[in-house]
Amino acid sequence: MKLSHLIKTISVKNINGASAGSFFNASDINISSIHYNSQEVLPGGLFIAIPGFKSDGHDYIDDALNRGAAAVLVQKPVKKDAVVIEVDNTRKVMGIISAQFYGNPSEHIVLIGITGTNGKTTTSFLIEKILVSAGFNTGVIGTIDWHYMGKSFRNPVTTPESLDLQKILSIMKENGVTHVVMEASSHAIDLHRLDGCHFNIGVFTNLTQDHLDYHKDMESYWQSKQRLFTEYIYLQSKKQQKTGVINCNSLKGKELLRNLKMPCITAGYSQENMVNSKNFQFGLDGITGNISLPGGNFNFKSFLTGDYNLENILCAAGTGAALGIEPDLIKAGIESLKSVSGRIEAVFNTKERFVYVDYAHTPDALENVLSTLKALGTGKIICVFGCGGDRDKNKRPQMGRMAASFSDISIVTSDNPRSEDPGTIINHILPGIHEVCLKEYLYPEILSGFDEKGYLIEPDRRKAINLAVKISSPGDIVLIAGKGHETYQIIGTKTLSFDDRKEAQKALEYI
Ligand SMILES: CC(=O)N[C@H]1[C@@H](OP(=O)(O)OP(=O)(O)OC[C@H]2O[C@@H](n3ccc(=O)[nH]c3=O)[C@H](O)[C@@H]2O)O[C@H](CO)[C@@H](O)[C@@H]1O[C@H](C)C(=O)N[C@@H](C)C(=O)N[C@H](CCC(=O)O)C(=O)O
Ligand SMILES: Nc1ncnc2c1ncn2[C@@H]1O[C@H](COP(=O)(O)OP(=O)(O)OP(=O)(O)O)[C@@H](O)[C@H]1O
Ligand SMILES: N[C@H](CCC[C@H](N)C(=O)O)C(=O)O
Ligand SMILES: [Mg+2]
Repeated sequence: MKLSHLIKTISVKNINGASAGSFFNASDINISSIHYNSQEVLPGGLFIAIPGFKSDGHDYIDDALNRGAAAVLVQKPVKKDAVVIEVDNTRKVMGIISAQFYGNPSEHIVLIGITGTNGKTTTSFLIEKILVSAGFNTGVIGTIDWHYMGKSFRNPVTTPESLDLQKILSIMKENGVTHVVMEASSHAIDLHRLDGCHFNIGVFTNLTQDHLDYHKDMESYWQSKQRLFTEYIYLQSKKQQKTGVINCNSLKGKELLRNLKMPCITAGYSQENMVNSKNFQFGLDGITGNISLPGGNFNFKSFLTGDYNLENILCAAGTGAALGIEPDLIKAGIESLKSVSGRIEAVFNTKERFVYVDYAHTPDALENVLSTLKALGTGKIICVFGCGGDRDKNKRPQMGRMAASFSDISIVTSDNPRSEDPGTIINHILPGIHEVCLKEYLYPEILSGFDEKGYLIEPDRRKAINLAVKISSPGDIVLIAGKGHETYQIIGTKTLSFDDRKEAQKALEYI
């Protein structure tokens, strides 16, 4: 693609010190690929220099040129014997340029973005099922993977970098996908990964504490989430019909609704919502109830459980309604989702233990999943959990408080410690546990039984899972929280194979 065409919709400060107009009057060049990592640059490519959190792409311009870059895009004045395009913010223009390079794929598909602290992945899988039941070719981009038509690909972050996102959207579009549902993380919104996307629908699930390492305070985190609607959908999307689907069980959802000028579908338990539910019942085998939405109502049975999953179901049903999908197809979609990997995923066993792996890694998620299990079971609850390193430190004691409040025994272990010391992370969790209980069990003692609510520290996650299973009795519930579908554990700079489900399965064989 000609450089002049690639950058025609962005504001350029200068090219090689001259105005873009005078540069293109003299010459133009061909750009055959785009890169934000110098190590991936191909001859004839455009290298975009991004000032990052760890390093600065501007320091890798020589590397990019040595690998054959035809041009570089910068936000700091740089003198090189090459075509240098200067703009105000390289991260911001990368999305627009990438969309242009890949033929603006989101303009030609129905694009649904989901934001909120918890429930994005689950809601995206529910919406996918509804779209499939309505006969659409559907793609999904999120935490677990990006996939379409039975093909699945690894996704290193929940919402891909803009260049990768536009490429994924174009691959999906080229392969006949007509509808894409994607998670829109707050990092992605803040880091312009969604620039160049034209959404039809935005879904809001909820807002509770997470990611304060990045956003610093709840207000900035909240502002970032709202921008999916106020900026990306309301202002930037070229789509004719734009709709918000808002979970109004959440107070923040109600606040968002008041702030939005675009048409919205409200979802929630109470009958005043456009999508609501009555006569619902929760069991370990799922939820039953009746859903009313514009256009009809139906009885349903979902394999998902917990009141929070009913909120996810209502948001997904609202999205179906926003797209004009018939209620019976929405019902069929909801009922066809058997489970979401690593979300209250039962670990099968013949030992009469109820063992679940769940991705709860926030205080709210831990409270939700534990209170759901507590309400549904009669046995004791043993919860194995830790907190991720290099992530929000402030949520650690709160997760400790939640675990201790709803469990009989909390086994405090490691999640993905990343660059942090596992012992230090555990020390951040303990004050929250101590708000609820002070009893610390030690190994020999716990193996001979427990009557009093308490906790135990075992930094090795494998040993912690083993211990939880070992001390459980028939009828007890063991929740292994935090890592869900993850098949690895990040310790230091090493990513080691690790799967909570497999570890639990092995542990269950030996009791
Ligand atoms: C905080 C954050 O989001 N960081 C992202 C950011 O990294 P960064 O700015 O630190 O990059 P950097 O390492 O300083 O490098 C700066 C630039 O120099 C380039 N470079 C670097 C080295 C080199 O040799 N040559 C070169 O060109 C890099 O490619 C980059 O463009 O830009 C990188 C490239 O796009 C991302 O991979 C990286 O995500 C990291 C891996 C990450 O962990 N992100 C998490 C926190 C995240 O995004 N999470 C959200 C939330 C999930 C949820 O819902 O809970 C998500 O969407 O996944
Ligand atoms: N609507 C909800 N409200 C609160 N908690 C929820 C909700 N849905 C799911 N959860 C809890 O949060 C965990 C993560 O759910 P899910 O993966 O759907 O959320 P997510 O928003 O995609 O998370 P992430 O930000 O890590 O991608 C679940 O395992 C469950 O414990
Ligand atoms: N998307 C979340 C996932 C957290 C999962 C948990 N296992 C952890 O590593 O903290 C994050 O990157 O903060
Ligand atoms: Mg997710």
